[in-house]
Amino acid sequence: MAANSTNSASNNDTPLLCVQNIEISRQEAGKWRPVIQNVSLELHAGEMAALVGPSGCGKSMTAHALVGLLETGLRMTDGHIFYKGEDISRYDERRLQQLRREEIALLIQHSLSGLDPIRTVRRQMVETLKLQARRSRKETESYLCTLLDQMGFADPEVILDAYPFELSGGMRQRVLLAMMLSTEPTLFIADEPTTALDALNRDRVLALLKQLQADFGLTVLLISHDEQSVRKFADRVITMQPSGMAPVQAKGSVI
Ligand SMILES: Nc1ncnc2c1ncn2[C@@H]1O[C@H](COP(=O)(O)OP(=O)(O)OP(=O)(O)O)[C@@H](O)[C@H]1O
Repeated sequence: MAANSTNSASNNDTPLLCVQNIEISRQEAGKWRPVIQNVSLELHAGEMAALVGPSGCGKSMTAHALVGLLETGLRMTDGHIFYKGEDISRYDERRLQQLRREEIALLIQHSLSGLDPIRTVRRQMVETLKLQARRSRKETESYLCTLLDQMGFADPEVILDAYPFELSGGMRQRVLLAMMLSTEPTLFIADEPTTALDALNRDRVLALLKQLQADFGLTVLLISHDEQSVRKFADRVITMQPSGMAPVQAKGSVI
């Protein structure tokens, strides 16, 4: 199952994120048995990388491990995860929560259920920003309208007043993306962020992430099985094999 590890785009900076030979195991009859092994990758500040690979190779599990959100019954049994040079794989839950709130946002796959059906988009988005307390109510509303506008909504005020059940799957996906980006994370990990979208909105969302990357130095890890569409936007494509990670491939190269 073990495989070789990736390296990063050639520069000498300390990577923002460095995953070193992680192994994730599940508990089976009282023993920990590896599900994925030897996963290594690096992300540099300000880049947009895509993590691609066949279904079941472990992309989502890796993403969850990065922010300490492995499902019950799964555990990281080997390796290290360094973020800004600190080994976050040794963090306790309190520090992981802080990391997720302030630094690393993970958009999980099939996360549309993450929106509360009985609260308006406005209430949920304002709630997400509440802990930051950096803006007045008026500034918050205007900021949210700008974000929704960037997400391609012609009338953001209407969206803010809507309940999730009044929106299509694609609209909810874009609202969720806006909500996650509203906290201005340093690193945004998006697991299949465009699955519910048509081609136009898929490209729009990926282009927006690209723009945020350029404008604010957002670092993005896009996880996708749709290599063709992410390749158009990613600076770098990292291919994950069922047995682990293959060497990093530069944009445009043949894998
Ligand atoms: N909770 C779990 N317990 C045990 N094994 C799991 C669990 N979740 C996933 N797996 C297994 O771990 C492996 C990796 O799954 P994962 O969902 O990370 O793959 P993926 O590359 O993201 O696939 P996809 O592109 O289909 O989302 C698969 O073999 C899967 O069956």
